[in-house]
Amino acid sequence: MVTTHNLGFPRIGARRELKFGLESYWKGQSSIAELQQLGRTLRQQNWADQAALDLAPVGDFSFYDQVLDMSFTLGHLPERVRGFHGEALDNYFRVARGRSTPAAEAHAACCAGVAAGEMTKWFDTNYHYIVPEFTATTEFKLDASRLLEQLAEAQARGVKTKPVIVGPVTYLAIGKSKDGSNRLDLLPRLLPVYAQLLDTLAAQGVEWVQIDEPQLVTELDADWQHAFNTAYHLLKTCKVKLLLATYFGQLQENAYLAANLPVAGLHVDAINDREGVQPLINLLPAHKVLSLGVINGRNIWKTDLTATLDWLEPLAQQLGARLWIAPSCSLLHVPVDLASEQQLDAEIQSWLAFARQKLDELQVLAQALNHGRDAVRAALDANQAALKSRRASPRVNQPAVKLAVSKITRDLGRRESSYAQRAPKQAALLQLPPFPTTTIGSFPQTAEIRQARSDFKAGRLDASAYQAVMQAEIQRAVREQEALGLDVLVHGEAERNDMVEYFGEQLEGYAFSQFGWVQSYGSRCVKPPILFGDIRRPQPMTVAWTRFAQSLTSKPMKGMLTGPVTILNWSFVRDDQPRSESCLQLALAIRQEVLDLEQAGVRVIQIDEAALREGLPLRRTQWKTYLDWAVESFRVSANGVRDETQIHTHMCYSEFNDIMASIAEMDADVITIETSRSDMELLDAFDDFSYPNEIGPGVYDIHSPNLPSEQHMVALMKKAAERVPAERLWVNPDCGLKTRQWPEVIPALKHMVAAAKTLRAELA
Ligand SMILES: CN1c2c(nc(N)[nH]c2=O)NC[C@@H]1CNc1ccc(C(=O)N[C@@H](CCC(=O)N[C@@H](CCC(=O)N[C@@H](CCC(=O)O)C(=O)O)C(=O)O)C(=O)O)cc1
Ligand SMILES: N[C@@H](CCS)C(=O)O
Ligand SMILES: [Zn+2]
Repeated sequence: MVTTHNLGFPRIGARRELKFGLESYWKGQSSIAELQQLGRTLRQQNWADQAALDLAPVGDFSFYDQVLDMSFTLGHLPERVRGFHGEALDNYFRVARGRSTPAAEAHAACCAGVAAGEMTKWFDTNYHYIVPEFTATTEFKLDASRLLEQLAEAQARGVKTKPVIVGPVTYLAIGKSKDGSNRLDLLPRLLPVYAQLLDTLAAQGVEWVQIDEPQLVTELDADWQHAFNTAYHLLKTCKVKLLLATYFGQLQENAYLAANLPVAGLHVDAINDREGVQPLINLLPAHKVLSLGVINGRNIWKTDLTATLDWLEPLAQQLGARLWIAPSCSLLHVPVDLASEQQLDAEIQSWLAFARQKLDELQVLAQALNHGRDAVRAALDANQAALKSRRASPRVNQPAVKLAVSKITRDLGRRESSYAQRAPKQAALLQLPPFPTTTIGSFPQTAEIRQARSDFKAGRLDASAYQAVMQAEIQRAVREQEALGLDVLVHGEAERNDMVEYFGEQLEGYAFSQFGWVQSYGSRCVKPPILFGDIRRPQPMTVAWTRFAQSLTSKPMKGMLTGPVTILNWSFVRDDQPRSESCLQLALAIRQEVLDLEQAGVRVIQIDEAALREGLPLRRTQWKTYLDWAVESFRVSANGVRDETQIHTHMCYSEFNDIMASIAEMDADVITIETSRSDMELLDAFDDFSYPNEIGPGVYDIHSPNLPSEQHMVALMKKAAERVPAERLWVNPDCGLKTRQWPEVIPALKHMVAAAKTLRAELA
């Protein structure tokens, strides 16, 4: 008999209950007891949803982030939050958010505010975790209370559980050394705490523990390979069975290592690495369980159950009871329930599966494997009918779009002239001062803006009233920027629910959900639009708003678009054609928008590629192929403009060094980037490569509630000027300001504009 299990379930709730509960608690509008109760309710709901599984996860629920949970379990708190006198959960939020909750304010005198932990992307997903901070003196001390509490809840409910933890090697690998020490030196100190944790779980009656080691799908040098051996040889004496879980990619050269670690079972991602499964079985010792992730945990299409069974049945014969099946990874990365959707086109809805539906699919597979396909004939037939309808749908395939992509030549992505030739033309037209100031696009998305959009969507506000509210917001943003004395203005993106979903809503070939929320970080969620068919832009998407904004000012107004690679990477995309093909289709649509903006007199156009770096394959050997089509897509979207039109791009992350050449090939006139937290170190990469165009190194860390001082920003820019000629530098924040409040933004930008003036006086 095959065993079914799940690696993790979304914890935000089908109606984002956790988001609202957290934000209410953070605002002091509800108590810690109410928040804890909400946590229990959500966990109970999640276990109810997973009742049919042989093993359901426990410990996957988190009030903010599972990596931060692991840090607390390991007693590994940043120095700056130790000795906090209030509730442990408040201290947890201090690390996550860098500020106190009202409840923790009682301790303001003894436990003042702290810097937030750094956030970064969880492998190649759009989920952000809080980065563990290591130094040579880092110590660990077990605190299993959270896990034991959740375990007891599950056991009381009669759930057949499998606690989930981040494995020790991945935990070290995804953290950062703060003092240049080698994180691997901490392994001997870390492993005894893991051993103690596993034995504590065993004492509570746990048989299996899922220990997540996605680091195994990346290229590992000898030291990290050795760390895997050391870790699991030490943990093998623990009294639980370990299911070592890998996901998001292929084991490749790590297959031998993974197969032979002394654990009871191995989970692999059979969506990303189906070809690797049979060779892995040949390597796997005969006593080990092999869990195959056969349902895609990263996308929302129905699984082809018949094809999956065609592939699985011989493996089931071969492995017998050693075969487990599951989604490929935690379902954290997909929305909760397709059944919530009331407005999705019925045909498209019939092609989809969210978390709850994916578990139903898993059940059908298990039934078919355990009792024969006839036991689930109706479900299999319905599944085949849905897939057939998707394949044959004329809405998916638009020959004219495919033809347009096939006609793309390299020249389409080339500017008329080199940067050196076009820069003086742009300067003459724009008449900007040295160290020009600008912002990245969005201004605060206030509760009023969100409410107006919600009312509009619900029919409580008509289109002209909605337009009036948005125009008033744009007017406010323009007035504020003029008062601040910024040089290149933005309209503020009030009308956008999200920088990707907004475009998805307007492009043909996209569908969008009402409740398809996925956690991005903490309480913040995104609703990735669903790219189901060939992409066409029926009409301009941003021109009217930009034209309106430009009409309010004589300063240059930046057109604001999201680039094709970012739209692709932050959407649920079709799996019936290569990503590169979908990306080029998006590139053609954005190109039309760029040309329409130019035609409307917009002289500066920013095309955000915030997710270009995140989309890099986890293995370096696959980088070139990705970068080739990603950069080409950007170039196609951006570079059809005249010399006089200035193209900006923005990337809000700081690890560029490895891909600098590709960034330069995009040939944007100006790139704005995150650098303030890294103290301008990032610019070393630009310096080494002699990045030829203009750069706006972000000087205002928008993720922090702290007010940046003028002196700090001047100092950062002076560091920048040591690496990049002053005449090619811009002054701007790190990223958009949508998550901040106006009272924070105004003083910060005042300081930024003052910093630019000082720089002009001293350096220009
Ligand atoms: C730059 N970032 C982005 C990423 N991915 C994206 N797809 N988009 C991004 O901008 N990845 C990396 C980072 C992640 N950063 C963020 C930052 C902020 C958010 C965020 O604030 N998300 C919002 C949801 C935004 C949204 O789509 N809002 C909608 C719906 C609003 C709503 O809930 N309305 C209510 C009623 C009104 C109310 O009571 O508030 C309703 O309809 O019931 C909109 O504006 O229309 C969030 O709230 O989490 C995400 C990622
Ligand atoms: N233009 C967007 C970019 C975010 S990465 C914004 O300002 O929010
Ligand atoms: Zn950004």
